[in-house]
Amino acid sequence: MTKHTVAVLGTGKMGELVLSGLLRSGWPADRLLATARRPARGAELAEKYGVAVVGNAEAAERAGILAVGVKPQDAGTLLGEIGPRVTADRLVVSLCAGLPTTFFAARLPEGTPVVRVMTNTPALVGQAMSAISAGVHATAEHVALAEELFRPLGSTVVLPEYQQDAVTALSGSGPAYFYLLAEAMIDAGVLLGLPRQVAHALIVQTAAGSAAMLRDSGEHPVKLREAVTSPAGTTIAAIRELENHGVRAALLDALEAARDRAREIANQAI
Ligand SMILES: NC(=O)C1=CN([C@@H]2O[C@H](COP(=O)(O)OP(=O)(O)OC[C@H]3O[C@@H](n4cnc5c(N)ncnc54)[C@H](OP(=O)(O)O)[C@@H]3O)[C@@H](O)[C@H]2O)C=CC1
Ligand SMILES: O=C(O)[C@@H]1CCC=N1
Repeated sequence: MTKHTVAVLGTGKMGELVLSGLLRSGWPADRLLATARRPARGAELAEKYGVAVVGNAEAAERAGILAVGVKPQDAGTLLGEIGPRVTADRLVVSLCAGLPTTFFAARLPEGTPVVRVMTNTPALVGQAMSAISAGVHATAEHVALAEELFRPLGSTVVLPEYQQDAVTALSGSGPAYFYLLAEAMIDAGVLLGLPRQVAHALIVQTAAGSAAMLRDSGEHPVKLREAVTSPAGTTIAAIRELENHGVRAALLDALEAARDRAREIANQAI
């Protein structure tokens, strides 16, 4: 395990997931720092996790690894605050959607390495998908450090940075699409007369079982779907409706829109 201190700058939903994931994996609390914009949030984090909550400038001076967990729209302000305190021997890890590592490099001392990571909320249950990219000035060693930080949160993959907007559309935002699907299927159960809690239990276990099969069987999703789809049966009747309503095309459009929004965020960032 690296001997660095990790500071999470902007400890909201994702920052807290990184903090709690590291603590769960045995990372010592005295090598973690957190920063918060609101004092009440800082007090909550200190109480819940026993980590020191400090100002951004102090965190930038004390920690070897700086994980930026603010919204992309707040990153410029944060970097303005920490830029003068950072030295090029730090590693900056961006969790931000859209922002390229050049955005960070332009606001940090020359030579500061930046790694870009797109993780997702299933980190809460140790099931995140974290995609890691070497950015400006980052070496293989920096990428390995980032992998060490994100492995306790779930799976990791190393990809080139130009793929990160697509990754954001697929796995960064992905949990929301599955939750939307689950929500709609539960409502369908209610429409068909099932009590809501029964519909909920049926859909949650069906989702979990299907995900486990997808991951563990190694089979292509088409093959798994065909095994459910009996000739002249119930499943094909439902699938005809899904195709009639353009669900497949809607997903292609939706993920393209998410990718485009990531690009727009980068263009609008100041
Ligand atoms: N939510 C998700 O599923 C995912 C999000 N991301 C990315 O992660 C990042 C964080 O997102 P998320 O956790 O959802 O957002 P949150 O709003 O929950 O967290 C951001 C936190 O940063 C704090 N903050 C803002 N400015 C500062 C500052 N100058 N100093 C200290 N703290 C500050 C905010 O404080 P305050 O409470 O006052 O607003 C807030 O607590 C984003 O860049 C997003 O693109 C990536 C993958 C998935
Ligand atoms: O919606 C967003 O912008 C963030 C990034 C990926 C998931 N949530």
